Amino acid sequence: MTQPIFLIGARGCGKTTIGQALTHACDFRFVDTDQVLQQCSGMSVADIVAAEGWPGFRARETETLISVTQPGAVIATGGGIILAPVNREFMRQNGVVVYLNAPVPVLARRLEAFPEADQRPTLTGKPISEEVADVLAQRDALYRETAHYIVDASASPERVVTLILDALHLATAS
Ligand SMILES: Nc1ncnc2c1ncn2[C@@H]1O[C@H](COP(=O)(O)OP(=O)(O)OP(=O)(O)O)[C@@H](O)[C@H]1O
Ligand SMILES: O=C(O)C1=C[C@@H](O)[C@@H](O)[C@H](O)C1
Ligand SMILES: [Mg+2]
Repeated sequence: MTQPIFLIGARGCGKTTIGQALTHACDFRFVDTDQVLQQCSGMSVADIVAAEGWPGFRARETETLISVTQPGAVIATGGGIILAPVNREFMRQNGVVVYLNAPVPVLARRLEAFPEADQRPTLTGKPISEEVADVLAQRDALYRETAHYIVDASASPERVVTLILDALHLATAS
C-alpha cells in the first residue's frame, strides 16, 4: 500500500510524534501540515492568527494539505483540519485516515507539559483542560466521520505505531 496516511485528532493526541515514529517503522516519508505551513509562510501559527485571524490560518491549512499529499507519505495534520468539509472529503478520497483518539485528561496532561504556544495559540481563551474538553466535544464526531480507522492514542508511542501498522496491514521496515 502506498496511499497517503492522514493522522487526525485533537491537539496533543500525538499526530506529529506518532507520524514520525510510524515512518521509521515502515517505508513512508513524514510530512506535517503545521510544520510545512509555518516553514512556507515564515510565520508561526500564533503570528498567522494574530495577522489574519483563524480564517486566514484555515485557508493556508487547506492549501498546505493539498500540496503535501502524495503517495508514500504519512501526513500529520493540524487538530482543526477536520473543520472544513473540503478537507474531510479530500482526505477520505485521497488516502487512509486514522483518528488518534485519546481522552481529555490525557490530552490536557500532555499539552500542559508541552504547551508550544507558538503553534497552539488559544482557541477559546479558556484554561487548557477546559479548552481541551470543549473543543473535543465539538470535534469528536467530525474526527470519527472522517476516519477510516480509530486507534487508542493514550498508549505508549511504540504501541500506537503497532496498532496503526496492524490496522492498515502494513509490513514493518527491515
Ligand atoms: N503516545 C504518547 N505517549 C506519551 N506522550 C505522547 C504520546 N504522543 C504524544 N505525546 C507527547 O504529547 C505532546 C504532544 O504531541 P504531538 O505534538 O505529537 O501532538 P499533535 O497531535 O501533533 O498536536 P497538534 O495538533 O498541536 O499538532 C508531545 O510532548 C509528545 O511527546
Ligand atoms: O486544534 C486546532 O485547531 C489546531 C491545532 C494545531 O495542530 C494547529 O494546527 C493550530 O494551532 C490549530
Ligand atoms: Mg502536531
